[in-house]
Amino acid sequence: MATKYKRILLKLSGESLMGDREFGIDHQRLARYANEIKQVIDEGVSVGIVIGGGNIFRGIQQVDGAIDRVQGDYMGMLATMINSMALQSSLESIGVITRLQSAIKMEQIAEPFIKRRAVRHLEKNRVVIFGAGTGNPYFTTDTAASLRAIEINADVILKGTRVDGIYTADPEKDPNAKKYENITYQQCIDEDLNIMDMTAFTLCKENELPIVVFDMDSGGNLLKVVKGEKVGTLVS
Ligand SMILES: Nc1ncnc2c1ncn2[C@@H]1O[C@H](COP(=O)(O)OP(=O)(O)OP(=O)(O)O)[C@@H](O)[C@H]1O
Ligand SMILES: O=c1ccn([C@@H]2O[C@H](COP(=O)(O)O)[C@@H](O)[C@H]2O)c(=O)[nH]1
Repeated sequence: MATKYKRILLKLSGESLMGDREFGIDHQRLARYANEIKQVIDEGVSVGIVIGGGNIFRGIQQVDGAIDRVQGDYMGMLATMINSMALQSSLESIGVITRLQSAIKMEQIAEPFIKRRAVRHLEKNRVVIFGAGTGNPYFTTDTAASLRAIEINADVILKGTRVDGIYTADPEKDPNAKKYENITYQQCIDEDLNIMDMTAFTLCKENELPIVVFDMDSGGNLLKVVKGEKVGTLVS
């Protein structure tokens, strides 16, 4: 069966990478994600990836003022590099060819982000992992994912997370929240649905880039989404 999407930008949650741990990376979870990604590579899909840093550091979490916001945000961007390197190793250990590009120069460990180079890698069926977010403070990796998806001309952003779609309210806080099957960008913005940040929704809306939010922890889900099966919530 042909896949619905030929080129995807997969956004993975840093926080989900913790598994049942309180901090850092759960290696079984990491290996599981790598295997899920390999399944879609084997279908000939071109894959770019952005991974968050919430399992290690978020700039905004510094409430006592000990670390200023901009410094904290750079620390968060570095956290995404740690996750990106871990994912790169995990993918390579199962034979997936990857390249890591960073929005902040760190030549010993990653290529600098160069859009044309990224596209060339994708054309050669290499997975490209985009680290260090947008390279700018006051943003998030959701916005970085939207930006990179537009730049590489992806057909869709697939936000793999630990909830199975977008709800009327955060389902981890409100047991009465109801799931949307389909929703518009504007509705997400108007209803302030915090599954992604508003900058990311706005960027996707302006560029007509669809988003699918789905549960990455349910085995086989990524492949199902790529094949066009009804999984998660579609934002368009
Ligand atoms: N309306 C909503 N529908 C669904 N989930 C929501 C909603 N509002 C808030 N959330 C929360 O958004 C979270 C998104 O989690 P996720 O860990 O993917 O985000 P993230 O901040 O991008 O992660 P990280 O920074 O760790 O990479 C879900 O776990 C869920 O609890
Ligand atoms: O473009 C960006 C992306 C990220 N940051 C900082 O990194 C952390 C971790 O990213 P998450 O999206 O929250 O996982 C984020 O909280 C920011 O502090 C950034 O500054 N710019």
